Amino acid sequence: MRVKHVSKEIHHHKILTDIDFDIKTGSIVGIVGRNGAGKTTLLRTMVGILDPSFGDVLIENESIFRNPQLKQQIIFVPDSSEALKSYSTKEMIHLYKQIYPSLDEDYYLQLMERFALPEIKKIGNYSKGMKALFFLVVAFSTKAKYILLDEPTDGLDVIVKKQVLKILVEEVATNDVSVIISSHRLDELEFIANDIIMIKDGMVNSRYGLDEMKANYIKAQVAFESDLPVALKDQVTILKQTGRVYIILIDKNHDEIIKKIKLASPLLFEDLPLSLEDLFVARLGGDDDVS
Ligand SMILES: Nc1ncnc2c1ncn2[C@@H]1O[C@H](COP(=O)(O)OP(=O)(O)OP(=O)(O)O)[C@@H](O)[C@H]1O
Repeated sequence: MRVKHVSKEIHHHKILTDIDFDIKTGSIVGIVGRNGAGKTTLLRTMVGILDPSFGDVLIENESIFRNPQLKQQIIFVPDSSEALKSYSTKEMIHLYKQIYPSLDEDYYLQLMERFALPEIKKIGNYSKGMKALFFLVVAFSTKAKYILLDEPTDGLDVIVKKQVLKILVEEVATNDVSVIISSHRLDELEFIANDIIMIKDGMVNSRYGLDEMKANYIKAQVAFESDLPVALKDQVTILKQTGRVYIILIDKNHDEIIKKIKLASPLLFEDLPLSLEDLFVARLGGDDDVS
């Protein structure tokens, strides 16, 4: 799938600007960004619910807007599906079968049994966790190639969360689907995603393979007799300061900066494990505003 130079304006307000990336089959891609960055709008555009003001979304080089049958290859699971709560599970499957003719009912029943989900007359009577699992079951049963999920684990207990993450990883490994997840749960994404796309103010701020990210950034704890040398302050990102101890992120000129630190005779200088959250704060933090 290719998101090709997509911009979206709503009521003359620019929400997305020139978003451009591709999604490889068989991968899990995390879309992250601060509240209001444009993640949901991007997912809704990628699935064809919203038309882009400029740009296109392509599957195998064909526009999903000019060839609407391509939308059968994409399914979007929003963070709450309140509109469908008065349907029974059977009605839902019937409805989805109209939209996704490849929906595999045997696979659906298999997944329902696996997650101990009973058929029910009103989906609204499922608990929040059951609803989340049910919509994932439906999504995977459609056999769509691209599964777009908005905050799939929001509000779920730890056990259900683990079930959700497990099914995502298994589906990608066995059925060659791609899963695109918008989430604030950076710890979970770090655990399952291959790639992370960071969105800031409606634009792609950065994109990383998680392995590449870990190789390109160094997180360290340093302390000096007095303050952090001025020459270093401008060249590193300070993640945290407690008294004289700084937790810093070094993203470029690693060797040169490490040399400078050592020359300044630090009281303490040690590597720390880097998390996606550190990178999020370094790349997307800064001001306190939410758009
Ligand atoms: N229909 C709409 N009309 C006007 N503005 C909108 C509309 N939909 C979204 N926006 C605005 O677009 C911006 C991005 O919203 P969006 O919901 O895509 O962000 P998000 O990154 O998903 O946020 P969150 O993490 O809080 O869910 C926000 O400023 C929002 O107010």
